[in-house]
Amino acid sequence: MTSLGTTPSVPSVSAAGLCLSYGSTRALDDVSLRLGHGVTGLLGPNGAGKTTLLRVLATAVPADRGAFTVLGHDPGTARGRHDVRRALGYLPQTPGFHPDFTAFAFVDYVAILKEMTDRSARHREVRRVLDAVGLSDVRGKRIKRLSGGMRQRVALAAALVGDPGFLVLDEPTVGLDPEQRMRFRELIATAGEGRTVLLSTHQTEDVAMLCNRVIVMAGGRVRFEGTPAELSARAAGRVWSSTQRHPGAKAGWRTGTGAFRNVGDPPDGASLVEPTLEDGYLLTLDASEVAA
Ligand SMILES: Nc1ncnc2c1ncn2[C@@H]1O[C@H](COP(=O)(O)OP(=O)(O)OP(=O)(O)O)[C@@H](O)[C@H]1O
Repeated sequence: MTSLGTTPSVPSVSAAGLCLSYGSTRALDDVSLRLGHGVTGLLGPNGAGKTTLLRVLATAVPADRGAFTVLGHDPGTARGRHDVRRALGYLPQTPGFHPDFTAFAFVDYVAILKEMTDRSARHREVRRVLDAVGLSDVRGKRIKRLSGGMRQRVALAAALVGDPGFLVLDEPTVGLDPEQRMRFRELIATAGEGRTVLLSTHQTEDVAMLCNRVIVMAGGRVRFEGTPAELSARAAGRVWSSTQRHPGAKAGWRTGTGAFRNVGDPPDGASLVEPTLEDGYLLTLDASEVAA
């Protein structure tokens, strides 16, 4: 049994010492992690290495060094790579839709790539996943006629086809309006029941609302791995309110009330306030990364 919230004792996905460089840029610098059932949020500033990590775990690019397993399969061998791909659903940052495809035809095409050869069973599965993301009514519509939120749901349906045990979602809520984002969060939460989901996002609200674990990356390295509550707790006693931005604060901004919220090492007598997950996240970063 896999426990939610604590380090998974029997991880579905386990990686050790992953490294990948693009020229002199170390996109992944000795990344190790363990993922269990439920939704793990992957947070980090631009260029942290999130997309690179997801692409490696999705076997889209090989790491220079290190190893990982997905649901017991080792992608270091041709057979293992094949098995990982069959066990995987991947929603990339920019899904490669053909805009003239209908939603049904696109998901069916992905199902064919996943080697579902029995046509009627495959079509049943395509209808199932389109229904699961609430797109049954528009399955015959061309993708170019769908809204951004609906397109993202088509991409999620394609990732869900074949009921994969490991779902990799690269910034799936980017560009969605608040209502669509909320709907998408519900879908991801449902998808996380009984499977392993790794979700890259810039939205700390995504993590606070739907993740049972969180990993923070920066500069190609893992800076934090734990529960959202543990990340928030890092900021306990390190967030305070003042009438001016405190010069020594790592981050500080004027809030809607006109007061400044400061995150860092508070001065004596500071007026401490309740920390959030975002405060804890900011404290895992260097000052230059916070400003980025
Ligand atoms: N194909 C590539 N060629 C050269 N450099 C790359 C390539 N892909 C990524 N990089 C570099 O590797 C580093 C990590 O990039 P990556 O896209 O993984 O970060 P990220 O955390 O996903 O960023 P973002 O949040 O902006 O998407 C960055 O410095 C980036 O410029």
